[in-house]
Amino acid sequence: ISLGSTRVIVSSHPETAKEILCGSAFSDRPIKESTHLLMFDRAIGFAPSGEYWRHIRKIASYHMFSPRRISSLEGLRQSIVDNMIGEVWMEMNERGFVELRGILQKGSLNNMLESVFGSSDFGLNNRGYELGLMVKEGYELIGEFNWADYFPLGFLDFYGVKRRCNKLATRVNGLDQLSDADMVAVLWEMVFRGIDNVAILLEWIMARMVVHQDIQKKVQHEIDMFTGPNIQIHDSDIANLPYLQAIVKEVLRLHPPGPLLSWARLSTHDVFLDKCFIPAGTTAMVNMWAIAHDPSIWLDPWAFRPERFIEEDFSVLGSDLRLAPFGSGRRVCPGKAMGLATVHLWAARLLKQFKWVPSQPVDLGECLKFSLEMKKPLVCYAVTR
Ligand code: HEM
Repeated sequence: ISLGSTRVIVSSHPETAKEILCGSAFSDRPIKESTHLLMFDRAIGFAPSGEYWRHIRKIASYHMFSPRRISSLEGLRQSIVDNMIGEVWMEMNERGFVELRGILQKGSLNNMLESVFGSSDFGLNNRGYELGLMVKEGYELIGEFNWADYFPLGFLDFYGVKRRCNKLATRVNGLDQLSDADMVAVLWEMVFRGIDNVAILLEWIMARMVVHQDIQKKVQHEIDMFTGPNIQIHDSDIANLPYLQAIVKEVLRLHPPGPLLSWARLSTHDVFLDKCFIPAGTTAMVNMWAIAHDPSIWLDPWAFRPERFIEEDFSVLGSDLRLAPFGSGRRVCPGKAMGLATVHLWAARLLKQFKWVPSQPVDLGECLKFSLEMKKPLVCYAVTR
């Protein structure tokens, strides 16, 4: 497809997806004018492949995403889900129903702020609130830029968006007195990328549990059998909850938060892809949503059936392109283990604590902003078990 001055190819097949994500021909990021404005060119996700990208990715892997670091943050995840459970109680008492989105977003924001800055002070005071607002604005701007990058100027208020980006970048820089711009960009990126995906995925999981009461019952039985009535669930228990893991995989299949694998690749030289000639400089995207709904790959693809992952289990961490919601290859999501640890623990605790019941028909309509969200927030009852 030609979009403005940009040539784009979109793969909807695991074979070509693998070539794009893991092959040597598509090794770079398309540099967009927008990314520079948001100072994101210094962040891991936007930095072109090269020494700088390798360096910051290595540092982040060691300090932020190592198994040791992730498990050291379990206490934080537990205390945040304790708070979320308290808030669910309160909403049920005060309003008679629960709208989970706000609770999940706040929990996820505090989780990332405290994981990244290592201080509950940051997460709970006004600066945390201010950063939350900035993240929200950043998502909006990136959403607008996704279009502005591909359409002729003038189609949108391009310069208005630019101005807002510059202002936002100044506010982010001013928030903390860190002098190192690279560090600010990377820390900001962690917060920015970590919050939304986790909250959105959890809202989809809980929506599916409200819709499929039989599946909810089955997973609660699994959790009860393994942990007993008054015993707290820990990260280490998740390995023994295969049905819970299968539910998370099935939600990642039907509602991948990054359906186009978020950020594209750029072909660095001419290449043939499935007999199709792709000139150097072409932007290549993978449509993971289409692959995950393809009837030639998945039996009954529209059905929500976690059992499929019990019958044939495989990793969703990037080795099998039938389902790679975290991407694959060099640019695979470095936060995947941390994201999954959070989602598994919080889903298990919320399901153990409450029975989730529809208060009105659940609308499973999707809306693609920066991530693939539920079009209408989930509203339901939470009944103590
Ligand atoms: C359920 C949670 C998450 C999902 C579904 C998700 C999904 C993704 C996807 C699809 C990509 C693009 C991969 C590619 O281009 O091949 C990505 C990249 C990235 N993610 Fe995640 N992510 C999640 C959680 C997180 C968390 C918690 C963090 C950080 C705290 C994070 C940080 C990043 C970064 C830094 C990149 C860019 C990597 C690079 O370009 O080298 N993600 N993520």
